[in-house]
Amino acid sequence: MPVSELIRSAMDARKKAYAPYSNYMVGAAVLTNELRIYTGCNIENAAYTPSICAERTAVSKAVSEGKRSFKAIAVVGSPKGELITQYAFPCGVCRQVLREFADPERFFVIVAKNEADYRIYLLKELLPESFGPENLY
Ligand SMILES: O=c1ccn([C@H]2C[C@H](O)[C@@H](CO)O2)c(=O)[nH]1
Ligand SMILES: [Zn+2]
Repeated sequence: MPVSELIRSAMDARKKAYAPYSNYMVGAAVLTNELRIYTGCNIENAAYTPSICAERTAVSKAVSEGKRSFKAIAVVGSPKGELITQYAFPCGVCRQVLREFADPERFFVIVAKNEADYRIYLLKELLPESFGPENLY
């Protein structure tokens, strides 16, 4: 898995974040089973609740282009103009959206400060005992 490329893609996407209300810039890069990368940033809104996270932007771009099988996602976040000094974990809503298209025991969530400083989790660790498509029978 090209971890450093995925992290670099998330860092590039973070630069595009539209976050005038929180000032917190997030970038994400999702890797498809075919080894294609789709990136996303958070996009806030004056009405606040329509805001979307970087992870869901990336997943939406991939799914809307016909990709539904993913291996991993890299996420980076920090306030505008500041270095990335903390790991940015996907929020609960994004974990659930990732769950829709991922096997929790095989999908990796990579949170990074830079290409050399990152942690890797299985989605199952971040969203245990999850509810997914298989539960609707
Ligand atoms: O994992 C996360 C957590 C937060 N945000 C965004 C939402 C909002 O625009 C800003 C502050 O919560 O960061 C993300 O994009 N991904
Ligand atoms: Zn989120």
